[in-house]
Amino acid sequence: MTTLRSGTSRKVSLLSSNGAPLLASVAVPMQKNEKEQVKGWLEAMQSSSPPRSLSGIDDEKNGISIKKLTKDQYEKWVVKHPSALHMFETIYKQARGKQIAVFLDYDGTLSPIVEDPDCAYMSNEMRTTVKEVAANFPTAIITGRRRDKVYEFVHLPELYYAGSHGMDIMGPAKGCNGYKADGLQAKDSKGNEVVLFQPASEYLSLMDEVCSILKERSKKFPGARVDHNKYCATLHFRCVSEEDWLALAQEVQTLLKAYPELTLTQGRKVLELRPAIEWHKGKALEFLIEALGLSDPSKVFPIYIGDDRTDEDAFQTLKKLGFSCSILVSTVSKDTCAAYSLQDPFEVMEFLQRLIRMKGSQKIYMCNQGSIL
Ligand SMILES: O=P(O)(O)OC[C@H]1O[C@H](O[C@H]2O[C@H](CO)[C@@H](O)[C@H](O)[C@H]2O)[C@H](O)[C@@H](O)[C@@H]1O
Repeated sequence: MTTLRSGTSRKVSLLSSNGAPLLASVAVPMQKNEKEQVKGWLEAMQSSSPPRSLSGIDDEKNGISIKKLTKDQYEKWVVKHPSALHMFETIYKQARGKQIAVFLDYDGTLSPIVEDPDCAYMSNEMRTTVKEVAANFPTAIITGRRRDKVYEFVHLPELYYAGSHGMDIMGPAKGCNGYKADGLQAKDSKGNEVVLFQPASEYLSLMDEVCSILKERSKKFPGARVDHNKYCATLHFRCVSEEDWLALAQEVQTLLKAYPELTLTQGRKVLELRPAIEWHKGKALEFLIEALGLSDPSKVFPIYIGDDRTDEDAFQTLKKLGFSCSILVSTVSKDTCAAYSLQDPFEVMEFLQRLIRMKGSQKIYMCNQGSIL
């Protein structure tokens, strides 16, 4: 049996003779700075799904400060990130003459946030809308969920899918020269050549291991749940009593120390462990833009819609590209790189339907002008 030492040379976890971490963790009292780190994670996680209140007075539970937001704050924020519905004409004008491509997050964007992640269904109306979007524009889903799980919900073979925060992409083979060498060739359900791009594939067995340890260690916390999102272990806090949050997050901290090849990210009431590689939703977006043959800024107008912290990487990518439209789905003010906002999946659906109608009216105009479409 070996002992793993952290950067501060403190014993944190036991390893077996073959170097694999054992399920039992050593109970060590949390040092002050370690506690502060965990509190920081929880505060960041909390700020992804902040509660609304009339007073806006911040709360403190178990030493974790909870930022409360008011309608007033939202109204000031929305001036800086105006509604994409109110700005629709402007957005459409920017896109005029360019190929629009649509990139969508899943949870909180196409489906409402619910307590049970297995019940985060999208409505049939939303599915029909997304299907029509895909009939008019190249369309992809970029999600933290595992790719097969999100496909179960969306069930539209005409889309491209990037699961595990972009670490598991099934995309078109055409035009992705920069990445092709790493990709596996495959065929989609329509027989088209596609590329499977999994930049963290060597982490697969490690992620299996980490997910089972996390599942085991979180068992003692009622309401805790772990999603094995293939290249990401997602620990849910939504149904866990706030009294237990600190201790549950400490389990993540212990695990993170034992697996320095992983990194931590926060989302809506989730902490996630994923391979510490330079890859995220923003990189997946770049990959898809190139793979779809859409990298000429004078010809293309990408639109990305998402609701969570992990979508900020994609918003930043679009900001760098310049020619684009980024939309955060939120009913509260949040720090964001997105230019526009929408309040909820209903507004997302309305925005997408307007895109389809606009494209339809353009087609009629072009036909009347005798242009070949
Ligand atoms: O990138 P996304 O498509 O937004 O996926 C991120 C996570 O989504 C799911 O969790 C979130 O939605 C749940 C259902 O509404 C909600 O209960 C949870 O609090 C949210 O964080 C999914 O379960 C996670 O595995 C994804 O990482």
